[in-house]
Amino acid sequence: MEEKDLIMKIRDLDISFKTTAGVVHAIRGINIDLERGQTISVVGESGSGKSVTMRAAMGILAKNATVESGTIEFTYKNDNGSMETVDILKKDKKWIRKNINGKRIAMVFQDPMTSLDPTMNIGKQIMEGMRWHYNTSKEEAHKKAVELLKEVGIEDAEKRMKQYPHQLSGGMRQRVVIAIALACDPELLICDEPTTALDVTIQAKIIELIRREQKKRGISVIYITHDLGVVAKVADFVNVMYAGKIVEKGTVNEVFYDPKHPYTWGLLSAMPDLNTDDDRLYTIPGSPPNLLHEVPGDAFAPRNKFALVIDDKKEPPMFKISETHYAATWLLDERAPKVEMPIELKNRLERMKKEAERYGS
Ligand SMILES: Nc1ncnc2c1ncn2[C@@H]1O[C@H](COP(=O)(O)OP(=O)(O)OP(=O)(O)O)[C@@H](O)[C@H]1O
Repeated sequence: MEEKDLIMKIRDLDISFKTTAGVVHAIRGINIDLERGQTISVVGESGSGKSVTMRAAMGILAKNATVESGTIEFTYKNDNGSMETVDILKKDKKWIRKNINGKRIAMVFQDPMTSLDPTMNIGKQIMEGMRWHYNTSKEEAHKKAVELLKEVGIEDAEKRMKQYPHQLSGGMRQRVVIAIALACDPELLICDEPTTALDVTIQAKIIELIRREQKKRGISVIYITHDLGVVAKVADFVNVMYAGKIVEKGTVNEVFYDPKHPYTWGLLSAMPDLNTDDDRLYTIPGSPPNLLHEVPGDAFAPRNKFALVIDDKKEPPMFKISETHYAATWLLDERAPKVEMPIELKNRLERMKKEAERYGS
């Protein structure tokens, strides 16, 4: 089989947090592949472990975190121009700060106001990374910052350089965050709910901007989101997370139009249908398990109306559906009863698929 050109390879990642209430087992064995130039997405409800996984990938885990096991291999072009692979989890904070954060992996967070420094003008914030990582001269960094502002769609760039975050609209602030993220020519961009805090009309523009920059620069992108509408527009590959595990993964087509895990059915049903004004078909009942306690069997079973007896006893393995599509549900075992996704969801997905084909997206 042809070797994939992986920029990031996460294997058996297992992370827990020490808290006053006990040990929270937040990430329970995760594998993720990211090919160079590809866009993948990590989706799941709040608390499923999306942010912790990405923080681990950036080497910025909280102090009370313990990596119980796993590797996060990152392959990048080093300062001598040759390709090098490191395990991010084995590198110390100082090395990560110098070589990874903002230089080779950059992040765009949900709320631009928290990622921007309110006391520093826009220009300085864009120039900072170039000055620190590459020793770029002031003049050169200034020139590049102005170009970047233009590139991300900000007019009057020279004037904006001297302004402060509060003088900009939410959409413009997120454009500035993207300019900062791109300033050091990263190879990987991690976007954590990059549009959630923004107006719907602005959301589409920001997504389009990220997509355009990705194509132009050939960078890889990881989107963390609970908005499946965004995922459908941007991602090549989707990882669905639940209670610290990946429970389904596949290409966007596979996970969106042929989902196999009842949790994915729930997420897709809970999505508001913007095109038909339909409300949510269904909301997943109950709440995720408390990860302070070990979860026996399938963590989703208590919320799953299709759960089988075995779900309470034994954790399902990842069943293979195609070369790229996998799901961890006992429903895929050959001995399981035949259970199809709810008919309303099936109809909705067929309608969405037709629309997507019609619009050529
Ligand atoms: N520093 C920490 N100390 C203790 N528990 C933590 C810490 N950081 C995260 N957790 C726990 O880890 C689990 C996963 O959290 P995470 O933030 O990754 O979820 P998420 O899927 O990104 O959710 P959201 O969509 O709300 O950001 C949660 O149970 C959370 O409470």
